[in-house]
Amino acid sequence: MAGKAHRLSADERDQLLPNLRAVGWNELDGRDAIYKEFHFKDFNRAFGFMTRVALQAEKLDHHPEWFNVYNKVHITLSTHECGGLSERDINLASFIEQVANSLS
Ligand SMILES: C[C@H](O)[C@H](O)[C@H]1CNC2=NC(N)=NC(=O)C2=N1
Repeated sequence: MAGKAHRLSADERDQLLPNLRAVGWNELDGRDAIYKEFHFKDFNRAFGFMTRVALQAEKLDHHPEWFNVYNKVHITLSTHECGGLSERDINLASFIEQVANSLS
């Protein structure tokens, strides 16, 4: 489920962000987005992670901004359509956590 693309309200953020903060996602300074750095055993696992996330991003039509070098993947999530965090980012972050946990 992609979720709505409206910018999250303060109440929605109070509800939805704590669980993601608890697993290492942080809100960026100066931009309404969340960010996390992932480290895998090797490039193969990192790229496999990216592949699985990419397929889901296509399915949701909601894509991460990311950087990869060897076993590291840095991900920023924000919704371009509303210029900030939406439910779609929360949903994609949750999926990303599932994939990362299955590879650890
Ligand atoms: C045209 C296409 O549906 C839109 O550009 C989608 C694609 N992926 C997207 N990804 C993200 N992160 N935000 C968007 O607003 C977005 N919009």
